[in-house]
Amino acid sequence: MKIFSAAQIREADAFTIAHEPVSSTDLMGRAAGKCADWLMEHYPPSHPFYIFCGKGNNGGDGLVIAQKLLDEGYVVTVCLLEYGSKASEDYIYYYRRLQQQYAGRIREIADVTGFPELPPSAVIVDAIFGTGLNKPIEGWLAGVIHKINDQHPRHTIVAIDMPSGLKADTSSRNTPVIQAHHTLSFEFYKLAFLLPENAAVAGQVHILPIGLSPEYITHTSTRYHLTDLDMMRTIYMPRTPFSHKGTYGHALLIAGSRGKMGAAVLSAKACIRVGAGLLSCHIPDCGYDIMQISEPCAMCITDELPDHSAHFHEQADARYKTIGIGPGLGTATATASSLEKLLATYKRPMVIDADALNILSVYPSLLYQVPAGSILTPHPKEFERLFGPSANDVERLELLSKQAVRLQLYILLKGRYTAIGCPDGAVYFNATGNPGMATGGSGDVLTGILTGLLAQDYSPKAAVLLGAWIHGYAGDLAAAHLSQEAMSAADIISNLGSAFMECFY
Ligand SMILES: NC(=O)C1=CN([C@@H]2O[C@H](COP(=O)(O)OP(=O)(O)OC[C@H]3O[C@@H](n4cnc5c(N)ncnc54)[C@H](OP(=O)(O)O)[C@@H]3O)[C@@H](O)[C@H]2O)[C@@H](O)CC1
Ligand SMILES: [K+]
Repeated sequence: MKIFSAAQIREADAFTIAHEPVSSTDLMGRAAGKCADWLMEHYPPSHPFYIFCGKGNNGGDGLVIAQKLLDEGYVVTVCLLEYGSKASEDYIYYYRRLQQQYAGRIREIADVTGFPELPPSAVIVDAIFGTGLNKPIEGWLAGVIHKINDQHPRHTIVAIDMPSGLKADTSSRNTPVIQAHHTLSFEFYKLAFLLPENAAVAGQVHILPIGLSPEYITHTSTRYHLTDLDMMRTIYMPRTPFSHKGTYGHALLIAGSRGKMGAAVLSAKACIRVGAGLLSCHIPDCGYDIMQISEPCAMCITDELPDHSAHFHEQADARYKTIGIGPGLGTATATASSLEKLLATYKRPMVIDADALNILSVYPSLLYQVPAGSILTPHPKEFERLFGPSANDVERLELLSKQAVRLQLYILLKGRYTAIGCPDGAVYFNATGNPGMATGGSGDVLTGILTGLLAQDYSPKAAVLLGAWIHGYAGDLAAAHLSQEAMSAADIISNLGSAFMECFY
């Protein structure tokens, strides 16, 4: 799914009005009508509604919702915020209609003292500002935002299109924003919903289709995308009859050190579970029995050193379709030096994670030696070590995209919505996964998955998009069976099979 900017959403709106054709008043009626239907589906008439409206089209949506709920017998109080701006035309249209029938349900608020006392089980609808927010919210309007947020624990807050105060495409850090339980957003995710810094504001996001022009959507390009199952089905490559293990590639995994062999084992298991034809693991001598017993499907090459690896560059040749390096590897100087030599000779796209990334952040010039098309998988701290700090999440995404272009790499920044920067500047957010995956070993599993997919001749872009998706999907299945608390990284691996079955069979 494409993620459009606020300006593009306005264009989509105008394009739809001109080409469907539909009047803007009717489009608002259609969009807000969907919100009213959602609200009635989720809250019976025993819930009194308080609908707060600004004076633009977001407020107009609020007026349509009020009319529909009142027509259905709901108890509704409409609170119009009188902050002096000129009302939009569609707002005026729906205001007149509401005024004619339900004048007694309308209140004007021009000061925070006008904020109503809310009865138990009230539902607050936030229709103050949407994508038209054009300056910081100040004065008594900020006071109203804070008052609504004060109700958060007692009353449900549902934001229309966007939580008021949230900017669609830029950072809203340290500004007043509604903290909604639910956000009913039209047609698309907004970039703001996917940023960790906004975790507290949008609540559960529900995308309501409102029939914006498919032609506009298809032909308009964007930097940001959210992955979905349809996209994955175009990427997935079923195995073919008459194939053999050679068809699916020989991967080399370089991982593990004394006390961290678990990371290597998790990566190896995941690599095999996504279908790599053959896997060899370069591990320190202390890990030999551990790996052989834990994963009989993997072959082992032991380093000359007992506790960490420093001679893997001697192994890494063209026999291997790809290499995954980093989980539990350690950052010893001899390991770093072996990585440097490996990067000087191995030229196929590879997967670089964990301690291998930490080595790159100590020797940043090595970043330029990483083969084009390789996949880096930093978590936010590793990302910062590699590329420096950012003032906010939007700046960090811009940095992600810029570095992916500069280095011609795929950079997968881990998070609730893992963001994948691509060499062409595009950024894909992964839609699967859950907080149960915030546990040691999850990243090692991802490295194994990505390595296994590259081994099978998925292009780096296909591997990184599908790998992030299937990793999160398996994590979601694990959480559904076991709870987010009880699941471990090993459970992600156990659910990879079901994930493939559900998504592609
Ligand atoms: N996508 C679609 O296709 C559809 C979209 N629709 C809806 O339209 C919404 C966008 O509507 P919009 O463009 O009228 O902007 P909106 O968010 O109502 O804000 C404008 C108002 O806010 C004011 N204002 C702004 N910032 C302020 C501040 N900090 N402090 C104080 N005032 C501030 C501004 O005042 P002004 O700057 O004019 O003085 C003006 O009064 C969109 O989110 C969705 O809900 C649907 O109806 C139909 C289909
Ligand atoms: K809103």
